[in-house]
Amino acid sequence: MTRILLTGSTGQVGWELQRTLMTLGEVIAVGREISSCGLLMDLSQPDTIRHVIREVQPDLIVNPAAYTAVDKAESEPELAMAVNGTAPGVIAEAAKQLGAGVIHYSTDYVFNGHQATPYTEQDEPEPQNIYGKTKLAGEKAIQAVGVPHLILRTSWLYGLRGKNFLLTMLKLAREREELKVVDDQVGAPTWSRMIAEFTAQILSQGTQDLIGFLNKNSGIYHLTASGQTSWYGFAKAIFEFDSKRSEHKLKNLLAISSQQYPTPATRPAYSSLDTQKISRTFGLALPSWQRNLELVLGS
Ligand SMILES: NC(=O)C1=CN([C@@H]2O[C@H](COP(=O)(O)OP(=O)(O)OC[C@H]3O[C@@H](n4cnc5c(N)ncnc54)[C@H](O)[C@@H]3O)[C@@H](O)[C@H]2O)C=CC1
Repeated sequence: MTRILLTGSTGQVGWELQRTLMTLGEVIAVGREISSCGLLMDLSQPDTIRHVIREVQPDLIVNPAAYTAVDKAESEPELAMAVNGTAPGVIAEAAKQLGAGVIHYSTDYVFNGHQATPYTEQDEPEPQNIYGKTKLAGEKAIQAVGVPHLILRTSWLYGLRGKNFLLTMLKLAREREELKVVDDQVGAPTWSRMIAEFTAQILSQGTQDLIGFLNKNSGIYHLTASGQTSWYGFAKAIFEFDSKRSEHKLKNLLAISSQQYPTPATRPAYSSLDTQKISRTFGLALPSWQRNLELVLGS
């Protein structure tokens, strides 16, 4: 049976992966807290990474864990780099020694946002903030090791668990009559469960020879819902689709510019990702972001 070591299982994607990966093998979930199997893996502590991988002897390591606080990363660059930039390389090294494969997640924030059409995997990254720089360093670290891997870049994740834009908007709509939301950053809101389901769907295509499959397909792939919108457009759709609309106090949703809502980290103005490569390679039909949202709010 395939042994799958999963990090970040308390996070948005990791939580969903715990369920979807179960169909592919035995999932051993580890994190910063001591797990039920007595293991602790803190990505800012390389020794704990090596120790856990040695103990578990996985066939596959799936790493959705990350330092994801985009604004806080500006004031904690060393910790963000340790978790997002250095740890993926340590994971990849340890996996290579064992003959295991790696699935890793990255972000649309590796791009500068100057384009007006979706970024492909060939486009040159140029991150505008510390978080994006550290995530790019993580991608490069994995690639440099040359372990069989998939790096899945996604964007604007949300779901009914964790800390995300959807839950913030739903909470604020019950508390406030007026909300101002940024309308000049464009991307693709993506449901965390969709990422986990497609990850499992891709891996299920390689169950006969997982390492051969990952070797053949190693590389970076863009994986998001299809279509694009602004944060304002996303907020508007959230309020329209919410089945509990009657509980909202909200009367006015106002579109503002990023200049009117300054944040410590600069965000790319445009970060839509072109998903043709992943759709073609693995035969995936990616749903629209609106379809994703309807499913989440209808559940
Ligand atoms: N949240 C978003 O909007 C986006 C996220 N991504 C990427 O997708 C992946 C999944 O993101 P989410 O599920 O939203 O993240 P999340 O913030 O919901 O969860 C992160 C997980 O990482 C774990 N973690 C953090 N620091 C750790 C450490 N030092 N040692 C061990 N575990 C640690 C946390 O405990 C948590 O389980 C990440 O690689 C992230 O960079 C990409 C684009 C957008």
